[in-house]
Amino acid sequence: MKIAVMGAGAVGCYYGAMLARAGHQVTLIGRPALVQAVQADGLVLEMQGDRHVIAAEATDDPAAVAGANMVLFCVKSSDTEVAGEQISPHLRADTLLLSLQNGVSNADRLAQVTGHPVIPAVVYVAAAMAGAGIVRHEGRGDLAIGGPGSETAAEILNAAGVETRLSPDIAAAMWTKLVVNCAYNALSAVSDLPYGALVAQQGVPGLLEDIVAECRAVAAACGVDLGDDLIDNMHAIGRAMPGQYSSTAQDLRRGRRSEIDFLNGEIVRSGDATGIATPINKTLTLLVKLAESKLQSA
Ligand SMILES: NC(=O)C1=CN([C@@H]2O[C@H](COP(=O)(O)OP(=O)(O)OC[C@H]3O[C@@H](n4cnc5c(N)ncnc54)[C@H](OP(=O)(O)O)[C@@H]3O)[C@@H](O)[C@H]2O)C=CC1
Ligand SMILES: CC(C)(CO)C(=O)C(=O)O
Repeated sequence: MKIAVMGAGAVGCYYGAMLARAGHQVTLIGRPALVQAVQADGLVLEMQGDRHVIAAEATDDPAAVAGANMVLFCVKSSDTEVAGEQISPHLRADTLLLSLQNGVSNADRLAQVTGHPVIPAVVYVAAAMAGAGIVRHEGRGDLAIGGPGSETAAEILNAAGVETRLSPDIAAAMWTKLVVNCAYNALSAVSDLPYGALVAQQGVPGLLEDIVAECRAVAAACGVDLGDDLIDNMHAIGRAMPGQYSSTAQDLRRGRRSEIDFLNGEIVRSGDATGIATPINKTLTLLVKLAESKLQSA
């Protein structure tokens, strides 16, 4: 099967590698440094202490999605519109288009710019680029997807060894992941601490619960019920990934703009729209933006 990855970074290269290993014809669409590295040396997947060199096509031309049966859309949230417009003219009517991104708005925004149905995916992986064309898998890798077309996509992904669940309520699943991101990402970024050290600080577990409570109220006002085990799930992530720095922390370390507008910032916007006060999420969003502005002016 022909599969294209739009936005070949950590997530795109990891899932692209898994699908290519399973025998699919994978084309990675990314930046020139990635393209040169993959064309020269193949795509390298570092996983559980092993190094796998995988054959994949690589290009910086978004038109390469043409003819793909499935497209994995893996750019950061702030790049959704631009990248979506670039691939839009080249999508086939029957192409399965999946958004493998954090936040709750990307799938809808991508559908809007492409006019193509989008399958939202909740991505449970820890992956990072260890160099141009080298992706390091740090943990998990399962997906939850939902909506029209998701059965076919799940079959393809599961057959390739990517554990993919069909979620009966994909909106709630995406919001649940958003709440976890709202709890940890900004705090890990502004403190530059991994989750284990973060939650060991006095007052932090209580603050995490206050963030979750604020997010839950906003979700409820948006018609999304986040269920009873949200707090337990949130604490479980911190326990399961003690050495993990949030992606927001990693963005700041690399001197890059983060996705904060689509994490705590999303809660703030939705809170404003539904009349729910979000003082903690507002503060966290601002703190990350202040840290970003300091890096950008350095
Ligand atoms: N990494 C992880 O473990 C996880 C990430 N996620 C989510 O997955 C999404 C992707 O994250 P991640 O893979 O880490 O991000 P990365 O920044 O590693 O990957 C995105 C890649 O897409 C490239 N890109 C952006 N626009 C274009 C374009 N128009 N044409 C070609 N290439 C483009 C970027 O280049 P450039 O940087 O130059 O713009 C970058 O190399 C995010 O929403 C993230 O929150 C979710 C769970 C875990
Ligand atoms: C590691 C994890 C799951 C939680 O914060 C994440 O999604 C991120 O860092 O963006």
